[in-house]
Amino acid sequence: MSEKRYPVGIVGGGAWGTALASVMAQIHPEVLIWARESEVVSAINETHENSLFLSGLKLASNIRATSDLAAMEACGALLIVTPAQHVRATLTALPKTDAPLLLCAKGIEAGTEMLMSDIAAEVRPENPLAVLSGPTFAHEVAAGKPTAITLATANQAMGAVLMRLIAAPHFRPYWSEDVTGAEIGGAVKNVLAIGCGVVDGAGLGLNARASLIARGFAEIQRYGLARGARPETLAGLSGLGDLVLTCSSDNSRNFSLGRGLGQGLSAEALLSDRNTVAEGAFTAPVLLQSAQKLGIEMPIVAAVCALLEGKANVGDVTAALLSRPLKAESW
Ligand SMILES: NC(=O)C1=CN([C@@H]2O[C@H](COP(=O)(O)OP(=O)(O)OC[C@H]3O[C@@H](n4cnc5c(N)ncnc54)[C@H](O)[C@@H]3O)[C@@H](O)[C@H]2O)C=CC1
Ligand SMILES: O=C(CO)COP(=O)(O)O
Repeated sequence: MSEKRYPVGIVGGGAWGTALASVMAQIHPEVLIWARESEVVSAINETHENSLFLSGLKLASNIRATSDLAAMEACGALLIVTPAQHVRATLTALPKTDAPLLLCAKGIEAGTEMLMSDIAAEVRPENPLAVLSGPTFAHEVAAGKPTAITLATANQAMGAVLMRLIAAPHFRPYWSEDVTGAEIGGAVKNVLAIGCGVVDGAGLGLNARASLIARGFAEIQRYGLARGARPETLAGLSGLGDLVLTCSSDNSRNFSLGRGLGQGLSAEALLSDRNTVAEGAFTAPVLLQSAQKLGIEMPIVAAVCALLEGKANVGDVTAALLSRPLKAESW
């Protein structure tokens, strides 16, 4: 891979793709975004903004957009930033390239239970792969606020090249060789953030939210270890770091979805009312299915699933969680 082949490509013109493009534009001469929506492409090219997904941000003039996926062939590196359930289709449709793929979606594929790196290894076996995940609200990254993130790739030399590629004055990557761990933290925390939003929306209090974060982290550890993740990765930026961020702020789409559920609204109504993605709603059922197959107990994830499916209300799931058999505090 050449560190100097431009443009840097961003596949996906949502909030996160746009924020990453603005970081890349600070350190590279050319950035090319592929966006699915023609209005996003013309807004980026003509008025240098993406008001559909990241309003209030003026984009640098070295960021261009295209609706032609084939144009990404020219890119020296590709950041894949479509929602998790669309990553397979996007990677399949990408032109042939030897560029490294940096996977930025947080989720588990419905049906297959595969992580994004599993999908990429299957669909694009010829490309070097890395995962980028951490506590990174798009609007803060775009505003140049200090941010640290995990860049996970099995090969340390590749990790060093990719860190140099993406590091910017306010955007600091840390290398990890634990790709699975980096992915699992980011995927599971979205489901737990829905749970914390429920606690907030239903007025259950800050004690309940802190307990949910701590016991939710135990669920991340149990599930992650069963899939081969390392505990220290799960306790790092992409796990505990992102869990704390998204479980404590209404800026999280997952948290705000949960808040609506906690106020008694249905998932169907809440999801039909937004054009942004709340990954936890898609990850929750496949995560529970995968955990059950592995024989892993994830009672908080199960409670979120029941609320999303409308099979229980907040009172039911709270009572069920509090009346579980008393046990030692452990993972
Ligand atoms: N927004 C954030 O702060 C962060 C988001 N992420 C992750 O990045 C991924 C993308 O999220 P956002 O950029 O926030 O999305 P967004 O919610 O801002 O926008 C939705 C995106 O989904 C795309 N989309 C919808 N249907 C599609 C399809 N059929 N095929 C391909 N793309 C389709 C839209 O074009 C748009 O780019 C998610 O996995 C998210 O968890 C990760 C870190 C931070
Ligand atoms: O992953 C994120 C921050 O790290 C964004 O969280 P939401 O998708 O819940 O907004």
